[in-house]
Amino acid sequence: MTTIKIGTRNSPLALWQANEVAAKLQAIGHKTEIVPIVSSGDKNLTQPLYAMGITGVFTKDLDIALLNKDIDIAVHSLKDVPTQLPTGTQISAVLERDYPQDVLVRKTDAKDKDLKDLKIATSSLRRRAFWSHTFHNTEFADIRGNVQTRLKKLEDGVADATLFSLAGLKRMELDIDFEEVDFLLQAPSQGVVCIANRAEDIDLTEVLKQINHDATQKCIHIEREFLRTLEGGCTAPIGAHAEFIGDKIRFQGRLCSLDGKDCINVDETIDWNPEQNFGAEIAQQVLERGGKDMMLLIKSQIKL
Ligand SMILES: NCc1[nH]cc(CCC(=O)O)c1CC(=O)O
Repeated sequence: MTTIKIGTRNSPLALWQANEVAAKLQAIGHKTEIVPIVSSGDKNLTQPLYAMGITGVFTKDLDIALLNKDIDIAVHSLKDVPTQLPTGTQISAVLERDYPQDVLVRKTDAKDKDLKDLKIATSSLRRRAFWSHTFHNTEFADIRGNVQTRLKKLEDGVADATLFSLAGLKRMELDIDFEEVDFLLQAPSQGVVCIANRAEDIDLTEVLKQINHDATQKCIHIEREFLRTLEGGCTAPIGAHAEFIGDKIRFQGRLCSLDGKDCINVDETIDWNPEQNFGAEIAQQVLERGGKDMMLLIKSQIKL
């Protein structure tokens, strides 16, 4: 049997995710090899993502390696994968989502401050806008890099606190205090590891389907269709979360202006119906409720 070459970025988080996929493939009898690929997202840490003017900054180099056949599969954090996939590639499996939410981590000497008084280090448009919606006069600082780098920058004094995906923190097994921030709806497909491969590799696609987590896949389908329909290729403050509650799916979605002042929210519980593109339908409603103008304004403000 041939060995499956698993392409990954070489950050600690990405390697953890690639090893998780390797373990799942080995458990069903396949040989694997981890192939770390250096991505431009690692090298260009001086600018916020939106200012780099490109989508897929974290995934671009793995996409190239996949299409070059240097690797057989690419393991990504799905929230970093643009809704428009490179031609000839597909997402054939997702792993079960463990932690969907964002959490707050404070600098040691900012433990007693009120949430409203915290200076927050985050370069995410979504986190800034959603945080500002709740706490109007918040000051922000830019911060880039992996989880470990960001924690170091926080203790160095860049701000009082920062926001992380809990999935990322848990995977790094860092023993640090965090607070739940329920008002901060997470990014579409946050906390989900996905596996991309070449569409022409039919046998490998069948193998990957065996490790796919069906309920997670249904939820991220809705979240990503919501994102795809809203964004039109533009990075914006968009949150989405779908989860099974019994045999129903609860979907929460949010689009905010960059300053967080205007927000459109949706919260609906539905039956799963493979014939219905629920994510796209609900996004269409958001667009009609003023979302279209909001997206045009956001696009002009971040000058893509
Ligand atoms: N954009 C960076 C990124 N991409 C994926 C994760 C963590 C894993 C995940 O949430 O899926 C993170 C870190 C973070 O947002 O704190």
